[in-house]
Amino acid sequence: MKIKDIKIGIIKVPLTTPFKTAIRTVDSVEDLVIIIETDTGHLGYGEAPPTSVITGDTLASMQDAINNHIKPKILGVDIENLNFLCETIQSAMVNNLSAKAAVEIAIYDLWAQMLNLPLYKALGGGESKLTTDLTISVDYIDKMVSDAVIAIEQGYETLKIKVGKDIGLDIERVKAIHAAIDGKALIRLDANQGWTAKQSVHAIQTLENAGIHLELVEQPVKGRDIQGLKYVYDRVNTPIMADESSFDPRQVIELIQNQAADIINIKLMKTGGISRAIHIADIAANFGVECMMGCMLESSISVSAAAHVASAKSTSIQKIDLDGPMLCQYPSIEGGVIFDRSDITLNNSPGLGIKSVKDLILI
Ligand SMILES: C[C@H](N)C(=O)N[C@@H](CCC(=O)O)C(=O)O
Ligand SMILES: [Mg+2]
Repeated sequence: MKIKDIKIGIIKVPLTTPFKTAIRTVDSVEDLVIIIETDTGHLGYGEAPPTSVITGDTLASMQDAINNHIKPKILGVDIENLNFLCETIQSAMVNNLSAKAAVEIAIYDLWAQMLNLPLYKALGGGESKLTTDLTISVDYIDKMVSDAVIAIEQGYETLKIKVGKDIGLDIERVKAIHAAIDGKALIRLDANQGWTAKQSVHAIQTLENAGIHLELVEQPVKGRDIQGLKYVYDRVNTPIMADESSFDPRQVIELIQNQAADIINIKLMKTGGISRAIHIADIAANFGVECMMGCMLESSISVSAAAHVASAKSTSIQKIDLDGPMLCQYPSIEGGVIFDRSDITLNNSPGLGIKSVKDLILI
């Protein structure tokens, strides 16, 4: 099964409600989709969002990275050489992690098809059902409360509340949501780097002293501020999760050795795809550190791949934030993983099981 061609396209899917974090607001998913064709007629699918404020990747940079730097190095290579392919993709150029992720996802899709196994089984096997949280965008307090209440009515048992805009308002936001949901869901916060270390300690201690149980607080300070992350970690009881501070396995080892985070958020778009995500999950398992499998604002192809990895690496990946497809108005694919509110079901089709991509515009 040799790589014959790589086609690139774009999908655009409107969101059910605008997605608002401390660093950006968007109202649709617009992702790069790649289709790798083999000489045997198999198709492997990959996807990556242009999350430029976090990874630096844009649609144009991903297209250029794949067409001019990655594709020439992997054309003609047999899919059975999975390790060689991943190393070639990772070393094709520095950075460009989302472009690398899109290609790796398609390669793993084909590799599992070659083995005639669903990806999670090819990776060693795991549970076919996962449960995701739902993200509540940062907004006016009334809107956030109403979004949280609706989410609970829809069966979500964990809410990821976006904060990081204004420390005083953020504390009020969390208090109002906590009161409204009345213990019916776990609350995790994500400040998306919006607080300083001192503000983070103040906010988290204030909420702790008010008797509000937070499952975790994700990336309170700037991604590069590891000292700040440790400052927070040392002063609060609530578990601290690294997101924008943890892209690659080396950073994860440093975070663990410096005791700067309790939990690591793994995202395929930060690791450059599946191979490094597996490295991180295995490192964390060896240190006894818990991970979350997360996603950017992205749709069903790449989030399906993340779900397969999460299932197979459940020793360390015990938390799931794979709500991207549920934030979209409709699924971007036919076949594959089923996203039904908080329920994620992996099916038994070979690879990712994707039959087709809706409204794909080839570029
Ligand atoms: C969508 C997911 N729940 C999420 O919040 N992901 C990111 C933000 C991604 C983005 O801006 O696209 C996160 O910070 O965890
Ligand atoms: Mg985050």
